[in-house]
Amino acid sequence: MKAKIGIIGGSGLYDIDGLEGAEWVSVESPWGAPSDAILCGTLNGVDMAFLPRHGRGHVHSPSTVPYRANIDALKRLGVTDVISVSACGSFREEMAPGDFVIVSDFIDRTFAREKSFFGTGCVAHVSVAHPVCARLGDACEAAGRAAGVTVHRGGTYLAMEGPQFSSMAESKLYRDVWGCDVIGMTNMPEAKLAREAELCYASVAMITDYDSWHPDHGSVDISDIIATLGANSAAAKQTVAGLAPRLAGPREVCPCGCDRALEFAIMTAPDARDAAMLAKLDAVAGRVL
Ligand SMILES: CSC[C@H]1O[C@H](OP(=O)(O)O)[C@H](O)[C@@H]1O
Ligand SMILES: Nc1ncnc2[nH]cnc12
Repeated sequence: MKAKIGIIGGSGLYDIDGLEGAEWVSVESPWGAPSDAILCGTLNGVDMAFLPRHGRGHVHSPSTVPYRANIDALKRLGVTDVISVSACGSFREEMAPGDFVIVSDFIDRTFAREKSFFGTGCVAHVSVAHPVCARLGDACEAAGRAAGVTVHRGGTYLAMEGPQFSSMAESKLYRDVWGCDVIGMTNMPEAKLAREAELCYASVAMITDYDSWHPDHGSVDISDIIATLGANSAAAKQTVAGLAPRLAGPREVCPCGCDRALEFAIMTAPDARDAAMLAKLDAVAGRVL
Protein backbone atom coordinates (compact mmCIF):
# COMPACT_ATOMS: atom_id res chain seq x y z
CA MET A 1 0.00 0.00 0.00
CA LYS A 2 1.17 3.56 -0.72
CA ALA A 3 1.15 6.08 2.12
CA LYS A 4 -0.97 9.21 1.93
CA ILE A 5 -0.08 11.76 4.56
CA GLY A 6 -2.81 13.87 6.12
CA ILE A 7 -1.74 17.01 7.93
CA ILE A 8 -4.17 18.76 10.28
CA GLY A 9 -2.87 22.28 10.70
CA GLY A 10 -3.79 24.07 13.90
CA SER A 11 -3.73 27.72 14.94
CA GLY A 12 -1.41 29.70 12.68
CA LEU A 13 -1.07 26.97 10.03
CA TYR A 14 -3.71 27.35 7.34
CA ASP A 15 -1.82 26.03 4.29
CA ILE A 16 1.46 24.39 3.37
CA ASP A 17 4.04 25.26 0.72
CA GLY A 18 5.53 23.39 -2.18
CA LEU A 19 2.78 20.89 -3.03
CA GLU A 20 2.89 19.83 -6.67
CA GLY A 21 -0.50 19.85 -8.40
CA ALA A 22 -1.99 21.57 -5.36
CA GLU A 23 -5.77 21.73 -5.37
CA TRP A 24 -8.34 22.50 -2.66
CA VAL A 25 -10.76 19.57 -2.73
CA SER A 26 -14.20 19.68 -1.07
CA VAL A 27 -15.08 16.35 0.53
CA GLU A 28 -18.62 15.39 1.55
CA SER A 29 -18.98 13.41 4.74
CA PRO A 30 -22.03 11.81 6.38
CA TRP A 31 -20.70 13.32 9.63
CA GLY A 32 -21.28 16.89 8.41
CA ALA A 33 -19.05 19.42 6.71
CA PRO A 34 -15.31 19.25 7.45
CA SER A 35 -13.58 22.38 8.74
CA ASP A 36 -12.69 23.42 5.18
CA ALA A 37 -11.75 22.04 1.79
CA ILE A 38 -8.60 19.89 1.84
CA LEU A 39 -5.43 20.94 0.01
CA CYS A 40 -4.24 17.90 -1.96
CA GLY A 41 -1.03 17.44 -3.94
CA THR A 42 2.29 15.65 -3.90
CA LEU A 43 5.59 16.39 -2.20
CA ASN A 44 8.64 14.44 -3.36
CA GLY A 45 6.23 11.99 -5.00
CA VAL A 46 4.30 11.44 -1.76
CA ASP A 47 0.55 12.10 -1.72
CA MET A 48 -0.34 14.77 0.85
CA ALA A 49 -3.65 16.15 2.10
CA PHE A 50 -3.69 19.28 4.28
CA LEU A 51 -6.73 20.32 6.34
CA PRO A 52 -6.77 23.56 8.35
CA ARG A 53 -8.42 22.47 11.61
CA HIS A 54 -10.07 25.81 12.32
CA GLY A 55 -10.74 26.54 8.62
CA ARG A 56 -9.07 29.28 6.61
CA GLY A 57 -9.68 32.52 8.45
CA HIS A 58 -9.90 30.59 11.76
CA VAL A 59 -13.66 30.11 11.80
CA HIS A 60 -14.12 27.10 14.14
CA SER A 61 -13.50 27.27 17.88
CA PRO A 62 -11.90 24.27 19.61
CA SER A 63 -15.38 23.12 20.76
CA THR A 64 -16.99 23.42 17.32
CA VAL A 65 -14.28 21.96 15.11
CA PRO A 66 -16.10 19.15 13.25
CA TYR A 67 -13.66 16.48 14.42
CA ARG A 68 -15.65 13.48 13.12
CA ALA A 69 -16.19 14.99 9.67
CA ASN A 70 -12.49 15.91 9.45
CA ILE A 71 -11.23 12.40 10.21
CA ASP A 72 -13.90 10.80 8.01
CA ALA A 73 -13.05 13.15 5.11
CA LEU A 74 -9.33 12.37 5.38
CA LYS A 75 -10.09 8.64 5.38
CA ARG A 76 -12.37 9.04 2.35
CA LEU A 77 -9.47 10.69 0.50
CA GLY A 78 -7.33 7.61 1.16
CA VAL A 79 -5.17 9.12 3.91
CA THR A 80 -3.26 6.47 5.88
CA ASP A 81 -1.30 8.63 8.34
CA VAL A 82 -2.48 11.76 10.15
CA ILE A 83 -0.13 14.29 11.69
CA SER A 84 -1.48 17.13 13.77
CA VAL A 85 0.51 20.34 14.12
CA SER A 86 -0.85 22.32 17.07
CA ALA A 87 -0.11 25.30 19.26
CA CYS A 88 0.17 24.50 22.95
CA GLY A 89 1.20 25.85 26.33
CA SER A 90 4.10 24.32 28.29
CA PHE A 91 4.19 23.06 31.88
CA ARG A 92 7.95 22.45 31.83
CA GLU A 93 10.69 25.03 32.16
CA GLU A 94 12.85 23.12 29.65
CA MET A 95 10.04 22.95 27.06
CA ALA A 96 10.30 26.54 25.95
CA PRO A 97 8.29 28.65 23.49
CA GLY A 98 9.52 27.81 19.99
CA ASP A 99 10.29 24.17 20.89
CA PHE A 100 8.27 21.26 19.51
CA VAL A 101 7.03 18.32 21.58
CA ILE A 102 6.21 14.99 19.95
CA VAL A 103 3.22 14.08 22.10
CA SER A 104 3.21 10.58 23.58
CA ASP A 105 0.01 10.56 25.65
CA PHE A 106 -3.09 12.59 26.43
CA ILE A 107 -5.41 13.41 29.29
CA ASP A 108 -8.80 14.23 27.83
CA ARG A 109 -10.65 16.89 29.83
CA THR A 110 -12.93 17.95 26.98
CA PHE A 111 -16.66 17.52 27.58
CA ALA A 112 -18.65 19.34 24.90
CA ARG A 113 -17.73 17.36 21.78
CA GLU A 114 -18.83 14.24 19.95
CA LYS A 115 -16.13 11.71 20.77
CA SER A 116 -17.00 8.61 18.79
CA PHE A 117 -18.20 7.48 15.38
CA PHE A 118 -19.96 4.60 17.11
CA GLY A 119 -23.11 4.51 19.25
CA THR A 120 -26.63 3.14 19.28
CA GLY A 121 -26.96 0.65 16.42
CA CYS A 122 -23.25 -0.07 16.18
CA VAL A 123 -21.27 -0.05 19.42
CA ALA A 124 -17.47 -0.35 19.41
CA HIS A 125 -14.71 -0.01 21.97
CA VAL A 126 -11.17 0.61 20.72
CA SER A 127 -8.07 0.87 22.90
CA VAL A 128 -6.39 4.24 23.26
CA ALA A 129 -3.90 3.03 25.86
CA HIS A 130 -1.21 4.14 23.41
CA PRO A 131 -2.98 6.91 21.51
CA VAL A 132 -0.17 7.94 19.15
CA CYS A 133 1.76 6.04 16.51
CA ALA A 134 5.45 5.69 17.43
CA ARG A 135 6.41 5.14 13.77
CA LEU A 136 4.91 8.51 12.80
CA GLY A 137 6.43 10.07 15.92
CA ASP A 138 9.89 8.99 14.71
CA ALA A 139 9.30 10.76 11.39
CA CYS A 140 8.03 13.93 13.13
CA GLU A 141 11.00 14.00 15.50
CA ALA A 142 13.52 13.61 12.66
CA ALA A 143 11.76 16.17 10.44
CA GLY A 144 11.57 18.72 13.26
CA ARG A 145 15.25 18.33 14.14
CA ALA A 146 16.22 18.62 10.46
CA ALA A 147 14.25 21.89 10.38
CA GLY A 148 16.52 23.18 13.16
CA VAL A 149 13.91 23.04 15.90
CA THR A 150 14.55 21.90 19.50
CA VAL A 151 12.38 18.79 19.65
CA HIS A 152 11.34 16.98 22.84
CA ARG A 153 10.38 13.36 22.27
CA GLY A 154 7.46 12.47 24.50
CA GLY A 155 5.11 14.48 26.64
CA THR A 156 1.59 14.26 28.00
CA TYR A 157 -0.86 16.73 26.42
CA LEU A 158 -3.78 17.92 28.54
CA ALA A 159 -6.74 18.53 26.23
CA MET A 160 -9.02 21.18 27.77
CA GLU A 161 -12.39 22.37 26.52
CA GLY A 162 -11.59 26.08 26.30
CA PRO A 163 -12.03 28.49 24.68
CA GLN A 164 -10.85 30.37 27.78
CA PHE A 165 -7.36 29.55 28.98
CA SER A 166 -6.84 27.80 32.34
CA SER A 167 -6.95 29.44 35.74
CA MET A 168 -3.67 29.43 37.67
CA ALA A 169 -5.06 26.74 40.00
CA GLU A 170 -5.93 24.52 37.01
CA SER A 171 -2.53 25.18 35.45
CA LYS A 172 -0.77 24.09 38.67
CA LEU A 173 -3.04 21.05 39.06
CA TYR A 174 -2.24 19.80 35.55
CA ARG A 175 1.49 20.47 36.03
CA ASP A 176 2.23 19.57 39.65
CA VAL A 177 -0.38 16.93 40.44
CA TRP A 178 -1.22 15.30 37.11
CA GLY A 179 2.29 15.51 35.63
CA CYS A 180 1.21 16.91 32.27
CA ASP A 181 3.80 18.50 29.98
CA VAL A 182 1.77 20.57 27.53
CA ILE A 183 -1.79 21.88 27.18
CA GLY A 184 -4.01 22.55 24.20
CA MET A 185 -7.66 22.47 23.19
CA THR A 186 -7.92 20.29 20.10
CA ASN A 187 -6.02 17.01 20.06
CA MET A 188 -8.92 15.27 21.76
CA PRO A 189 -11.19 13.79 20.55
CA GLU A 190 -9.25 14.01 17.29
CA ALA A 191 -6.72 11.34 18.33
CA LYS A 192 -9.49 9.00 19.56
CA LEU A 193 -11.43 9.38 16.32
CA ALA A 194 -8.31 8.71 14.24
CA ARG A 195 -7.85 5.48 16.21
CA GLU A 196 -11.49 4.49 15.59
CA ALA A 197 -10.93 5.15 11.88
CA GLU A 198 -7.80 2.95 11.98
CA LEU A 199 -5.59 5.88 10.97
CA CYS A 200 -2.10 6.27 12.43
CA TYR A 201 -1.95 9.58 14.35
CA ALA A 202 0.89 11.68 15.74
CA SER A 203 0.91 15.16 17.20
CA VAL A 204 3.57 17.84 16.91
CA ALA A 205 2.87 20.34 19.68
CA MET A 206 4.45 23.73 19.00
CA ILE A 207 5.01 25.50 22.29
CA THR A 208 3.80 29.08 22.28
CA ASP A 209 3.70 29.96 26.00
CA TYR A 210 4.10 28.78 29.60
CA ASP A 211 0.36 28.78 30.28
CA SER A 212 -0.18 30.48 33.65
CA TRP A 213 1.95 28.63 36.19
CA HIS A 214 5.37 30.19 35.54
CA PRO A 215 6.32 32.86 38.12
CA ASP A 216 8.52 34.73 35.61
CA HIS A 217 6.16 34.69 32.64
CA GLY A 218 2.81 35.85 33.99
CA SER A 219 -0.46 34.66 32.46
CA VAL A 220 -0.86 33.26 28.99
CA ASP A 221 -1.64 36.03 26.55
CA ILE A 222 -3.05 35.58 23.04
CA SER A 223 -0.89 38.31 21.50
CA ASP A 224 2.26 36.49 22.70
CA ILE A 225 0.89 33.24 21.27
CA ILE A 226 0.22 34.84 17.90
CA ALA A 227 3.73 36.34 17.82
CA THR A 228 5.32 32.95 18.61
CA LEU A 229 3.14 31.22 16.02
CA GLY A 230 4.25 33.74 13.41
CA ALA A 231 7.90 33.15 14.28
CA ASN A 232 7.36 29.35 14.17
CA SER A 233 5.42 29.14 10.95
CA ALA A 234 8.44 28.60 8.66
CA ALA A 235 9.80 25.83 10.93
CA ALA A 236 6.37 24.20 11.05
CA LYS A 237 6.10 24.22 7.25
CA GLN A 238 9.66 22.91 6.91
CA THR A 239 8.87 20.11 9.36
CA VAL A 240 5.78 19.15 7.36
CA ALA A 241 7.83 19.15 4.14
CA GLY A 242 10.42 16.93 5.84
CA LEU A 243 7.78 14.30 6.57
CA ALA A 244 7.33 13.40 2.89
CA PRO A 245 10.76 11.82 2.27
CA ARG A 246 10.65 10.13 5.68
CA LEU A 247 7.28 8.49 5.04
CA ALA A 248 7.79 7.72 1.33
CA GLY A 249 7.93 4.20 0.02
CA PRO A 250 5.57 1.31 0.48
CA ARG A 251 3.36 1.59 3.53
CA GLU A 252 3.77 -1.58 5.58
CA VAL A 253 1.24 -2.76 8.15
CA CYS A 254 1.64 -0.46 11.17
CA PRO A 255 3.86 -2.09 13.81
CA CYS A 256 1.83 -0.30 16.52
CA GLY A 257 -1.44 -1.83 15.29
CA CYS A 258 -3.20 1.52 14.69
CA ASP A 259 -4.49 0.34 11.31
CA ARG A 260 -6.15 -2.73 12.86
CA ALA A 261 -7.77 -1.04 15.86
CA LEU A 262 -11.27 -2.20 14.94
CA GLU A 263 -10.33 -5.85 14.45
CA PHE A 264 -12.22 -7.06 17.57
CA ALA A 265 -13.80 -3.77 18.69
CA ILE A 266 -17.38 -3.97 17.41
CA MET A 267 -19.76 -5.36 20.06
CA THR A 268 -23.12 -5.11 18.30
CA ALA A 269 -24.23 -8.41 16.82
CA PRO A 270 -24.36 -8.35 13.01
CA ASP A 271 -28.14 -8.86 12.93
CA ALA A 272 -28.71 -6.09 15.50
CA ARG A 273 -26.78 -3.38 13.67
CA ASP A 274 -28.61 -0.33 12.39
CA ALA A 275 -28.49 0.03 8.59
CA ALA A 276 -28.37 3.84 8.62
CA MET A 277 -25.50 3.79 11.11
CA LEU A 278 -23.60 1.25 9.02
CA ALA A 279 -24.02 3.45 5.96
CA LYS A 280 -22.42 6.39 7.81
CA LEU A 281 -19.56 4.14 8.93
CA ASP A 282 -18.67 3.03 5.40
CA ALA A 283 -15.33 4.88 5.23
CA VAL A 284 -14.34 4.70 8.90
CA ALA A 285 -15.15 1.04 9.51
CA GLY A 286 -15.85 -0.44 6.08
CA ARG A 287 -12.89 -2.79 6.45
CA VAL A 288 -14.57 -4.71 9.27
CA LEU A 289 -18.29 -4.20 8.56
C1 LIG B 1 -4.52 30.37 19.42
S1 LIG B 1 -4.38 29.90 21.08
C2 LIG B 1 -5.54 28.63 21.47
C3 LIG B 1 -5.85 27.64 20.41
O1 LIG B 1 -4.65 27.28 19.72
C4 LIG B 1 -4.55 25.88 19.73
O2 LIG B 1 -5.21 25.38 18.56
P1 LIG B 1 -4.64 24.18 17.70
O3 LIG B 1 -4.51 23.01 18.65
O4 LIG B 1 -5.63 23.93 16.64
O5 LIG B 1 -3.29 24.62 17.19
C5 LIG B 1 -5.21 25.50 21.03
O6 LIG B 1 -5.51 24.13 21.09
C6 LIG B 1 -6.38 26.37 21.05
O7 LIG B 1 -7.43 25.86 20.27
N1 LIG C 1 -1.75 27.81 27.31
C1 LIG C 1 -2.56 27.24 26.44
N2 LIG C 1 -3.67 26.57 26.86
C2 LIG C 1 -4.49 25.98 25.98
N3 LIG C 1 -4.30 26.01 24.65
C3 LIG C 1 -3.23 26.66 24.19
N4 LIG C 1 -2.78 26.85 22.94
C4 LIG C 1 -1.66 27.58 23.02
N5 LIG C 1 -1.35 27.86 24.30
C5 LIG C 1 -2.32 27.29 25.05
